[in-house]
Amino acid sequence: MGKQMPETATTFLTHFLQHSGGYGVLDGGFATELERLGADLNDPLWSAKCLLTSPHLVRRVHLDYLDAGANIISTASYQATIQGFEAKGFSRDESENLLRKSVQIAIEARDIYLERCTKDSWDFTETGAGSRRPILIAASIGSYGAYLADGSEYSGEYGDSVTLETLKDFHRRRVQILANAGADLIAFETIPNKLEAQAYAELLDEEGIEIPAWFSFNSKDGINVVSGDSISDCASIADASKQVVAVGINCTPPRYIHGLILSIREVTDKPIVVYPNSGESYDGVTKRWLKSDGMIGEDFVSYVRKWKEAGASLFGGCCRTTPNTIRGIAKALSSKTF
Ligand SMILES: C[S+](C)CC[C@H](N)C(=O)O
Ligand SMILES: N[C@@H](CCS)C(=O)O
Ligand SMILES: [Zn+2]
Repeated sequence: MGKQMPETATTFLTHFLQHSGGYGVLDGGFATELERLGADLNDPLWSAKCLLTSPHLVRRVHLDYLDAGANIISTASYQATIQGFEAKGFSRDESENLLRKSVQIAIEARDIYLERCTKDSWDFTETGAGSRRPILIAASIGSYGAYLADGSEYSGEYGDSVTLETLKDFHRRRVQILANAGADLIAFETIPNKLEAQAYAELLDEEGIEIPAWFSFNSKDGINVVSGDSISDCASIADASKQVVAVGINCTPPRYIHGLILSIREVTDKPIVVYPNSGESYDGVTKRWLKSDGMIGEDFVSYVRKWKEAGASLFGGCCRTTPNTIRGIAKALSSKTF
């Protein structure tokens, strides 16, 4: 049995939401924004490659999202794994330091942003007294499928040889490092199946992780998570873990979000986080995005208020969404007519 979560951690997100008008604005697609700015992500490390080759670009993307109105930014560690760095010839120590570096860059960006706000006196809240809007850093953890670098976080089929223990062993050290690197919470993202959710829940407990986490699943039919496991079963695992302070959906076409919020709300009272992708689909072999039918891009901004009514309270974008998407979301949610 792990350590008890301190009270400050269990109420952490509730307090944050109270100070932010009842909702939080996440950032948008991180890797795909790096790509839009010129980074080449055709690599098994995908966006984590930029921690090596272009940390300045990583910092720029964080700043662009903060400028767009995000108050929760996630680190460039989605596909940063010790195993992935070691495969590139880095030592264990170097690999662990690269994980820490992803959090350091996000902290640096937050410091620069807040310093700028103080200078320009831009960003004081209405209640005033000089208090600035709180900004949280979420350490991103992509699934085992993300590490496989073949897009298999969109299938969740890991085969029979991958067990609960395999997944716990795979993620253990990375979770420990990111939890102690200065982030405010952990974002377990694009979780494709129930087994991996269970592995994360057990790891949080066994390792006595003291920062809170959210669990975010992905779906390609609006009913189940991508592996075919039921969203209710997956969300129930998140609900049962006291370290998990929010549960939701990311990297999923916008048209499925509303129904999935309703399904999640049936099994948990925890805050619901949603950050859909553009609606395009990913080809893991060519590492390219394919246009698909239905609502794409910034069109989904107009649905955000409906998603809030359905019970979600944290909103952002995933792959192929941009700072413009986040600007639109922030504007839609702050609008007085709401
Ligand atoms: C969320 S997917 C677009 C991330 C990239 C994938 N793991 C790959 O390496 O191809
Ligand atoms: N936080 C990651 C999620 C990819 S699905 C990113 O935006 O690149
Ligand atoms: Zn995504």
